[in-house]
Amino acid sequence: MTDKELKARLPDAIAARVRSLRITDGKVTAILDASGLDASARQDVEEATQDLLGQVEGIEEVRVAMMADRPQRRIIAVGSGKGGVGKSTLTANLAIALARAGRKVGIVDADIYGPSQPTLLANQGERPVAENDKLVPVESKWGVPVLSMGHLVEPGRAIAWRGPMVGSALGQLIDANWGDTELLLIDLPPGTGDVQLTMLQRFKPAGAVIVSTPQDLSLIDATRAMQLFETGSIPVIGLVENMAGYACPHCGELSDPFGTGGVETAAAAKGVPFLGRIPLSLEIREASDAGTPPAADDGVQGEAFRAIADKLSRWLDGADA
Ligand SMILES: Nc1ncnc2c1ncn2[C@@H]1O[C@H](COP(=O)(O)OP(=O)(O)OP(=O)(O)O)[C@@H](O)[C@H]1O
Repeated sequence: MTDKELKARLPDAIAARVRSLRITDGKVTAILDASGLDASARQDVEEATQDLLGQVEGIEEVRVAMMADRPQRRIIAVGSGKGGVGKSTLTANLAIALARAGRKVGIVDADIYGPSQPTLLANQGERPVAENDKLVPVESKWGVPVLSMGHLVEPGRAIAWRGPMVGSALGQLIDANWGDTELLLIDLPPGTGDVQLTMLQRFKPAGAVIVSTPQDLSLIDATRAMQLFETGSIPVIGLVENMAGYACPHCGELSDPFGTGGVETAAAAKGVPFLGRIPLSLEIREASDAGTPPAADDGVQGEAFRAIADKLSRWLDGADA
């Protein structure tokens, strides 16, 4: 039997992926292109090839290697212990700052109960299309594609879903057609529930960034979020303090409505890096609500986000944050 005849035993969909196929003394070595396949589809193709070629008369052994064209996409989770601390704002601005620094970044808005990325990225009302059973992310004008439940469900509709449905929805957002995106930032829902667990178990993020405001109660929740990641052996890249220090827009006087420095102290106590502090600012809120995230230009409001994105970049490149 020749290599060509052997290849003809495979269905077209698999044969199209064959990069090389050799038979020597009854032993077959097949190298297949795995690009565009998620982990389970990859396994299916590998097993089908093993089975089909293994059934051919005279074949004693089949070895299959699945090759991907690009390094595996990395996932970074952005989490918080409680809602309203600015996790979505941070995710959007980090993604934009990283994209402006040349990285191919996408966002998955896993905040299934309160998706806010479509508003932040000014693409609400758009619908992702599906190609070959996979969702195609929605583009944003900031060069960051995004998939959010907010693009799939009518705005403002409360979603009363059970855990497994949430898990499968999240799976569709992450296993989407992300093309050449190298880095996915996942805007997690607050807390330590089903979505977070599914995320850790199925998608194994490379690391997690945790956002907290400086108040004690928020910090207790952030510590809980940190424990969740540690339990799942996901490295905590660091903590971010948001809404620290308020500059009065009229007189410029600085005040600390929620205190300041608490998150840095908590990070030191836990032995994790402190990534930076974002001031409480009316401009940040207004820009975010208007779909023009501060990190999209070189203005002062984006500075804190850019500095945190730099640290995240260094972590991604293998140095400590
Ligand atoms: N540094 C900041 N200064 C002023 N407003 C901010 C700041 N960070 C976030 N906000 C505002 O606070 C509100 C909550 O922020 P955001 O939606 O990012 O929080 P969240 O933690 O993702 O909340 P949830 O989990 O409930 O979706 C938004 O209106 C946002 O514009």
